[in-house]
Amino acid sequence: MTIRSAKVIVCSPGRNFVTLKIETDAGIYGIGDATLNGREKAVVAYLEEHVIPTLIGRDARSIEDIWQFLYRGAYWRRGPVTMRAIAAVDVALWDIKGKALGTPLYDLLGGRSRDRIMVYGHANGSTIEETVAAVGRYVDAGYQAVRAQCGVPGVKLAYGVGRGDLYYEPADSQLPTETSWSTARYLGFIPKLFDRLREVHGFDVHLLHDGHHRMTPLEAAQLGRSLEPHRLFWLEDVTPAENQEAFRLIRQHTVTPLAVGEIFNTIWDAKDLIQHQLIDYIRMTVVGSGGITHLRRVADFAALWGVRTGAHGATDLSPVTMGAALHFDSWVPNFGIQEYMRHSPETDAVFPHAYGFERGFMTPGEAPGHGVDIDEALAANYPYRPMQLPVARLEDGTMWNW
Ligand SMILES: O=C(O)C(=O)C[C@H](O)[C@H](O)CO
Ligand SMILES: [Mg+2]
Repeated sequence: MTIRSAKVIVCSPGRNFVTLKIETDAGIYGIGDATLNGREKAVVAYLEEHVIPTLIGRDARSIEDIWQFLYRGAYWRRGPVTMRAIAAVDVALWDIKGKALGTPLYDLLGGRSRDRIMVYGHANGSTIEETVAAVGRYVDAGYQAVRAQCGVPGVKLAYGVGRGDLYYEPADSQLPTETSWSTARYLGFIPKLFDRLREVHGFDVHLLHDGHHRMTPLEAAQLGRSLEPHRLFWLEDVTPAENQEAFRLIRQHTVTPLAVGEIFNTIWDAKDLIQHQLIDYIRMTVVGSGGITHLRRVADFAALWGVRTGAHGATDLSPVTMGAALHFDSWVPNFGIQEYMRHSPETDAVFPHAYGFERGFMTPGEAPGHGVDIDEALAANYPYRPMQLPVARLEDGTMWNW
């Protein structure tokens, strides 16, 4: 089965998505997600200029060889642009293989390890009481796990606080929105949020929180320790992880479970964190990490060290990634949880999908491949809109991590 053509489809049904469609001479096509929030066109160029011309004429069944060809063959390895382009090809080829064999992707990976996939939703508010109410709405909808973010008094535009209830989207402007940050104010405030959340909602719901790379390792250790009585499911991205060794200090001071990895691209970003058991959950995703072919290696390595998966699932990961992730989650033995930020109705219409949600759990569906398609005619109604992620500065103007 030979790859006959491939094309990139860029559309913006509420937000931007980059989708790769690979067609074969057998009349079967597959699609993969290549979206990189705020840097979409870099991946488009990478695919169109450097990847697609090399795919034509290859055997679409040779997923592993094509992966190795794109990874090793580029000479320049790793990075978000390269690995998203590889992921798009990889996921499209798994989709083709599933369709050709008439079987869902999870079956190709080794079959289902669970009946349904626990997901967590995003609750946020500009005050503690708003966040408490937002968590309550998720609990009422059947969620067993909820991420709670809150506006911090004195901090302009705190991370994670959306303008609507359901569709949080941080890439909100053609040029980056400037936000301000004070870790001191945040550290003094967040324990009060979780005091109140546990007071109102008790301990039957799993609570999660995202620090979004803002703290130093010592500050992260302090936060983790102060939240121990609240028994969080996880505390995420407490400090930047370029230096994996930084997590050792945090780990030595707190037993609050730690999650990291939504911006990682290969196993090399996570190797030390995993093998020294410095984290509990690895947040790497299908789209960010070279597709199914690489992510399953990461998951198998993590399993050796008791680290579980907790894949990134924000709205900038298209329904194509969501579909592929749910098949992966169905199979992966060391599954932890899946993030689920629902897409807008416009996005759902452009990407018809077999996956479903019911009261806090998802299933990938039984369609062959990953079960997600793209309606190209509809997509054409939503042209690309340049958007960038915000930046953050400390109160004295110093650039910080958003
Ligand atoms: O979903 C999360 O945990 C995030 O941190 C979301 C990110 O801010 C988002 O994916 C950036 O594009
Ligand atoms: Mg995050």
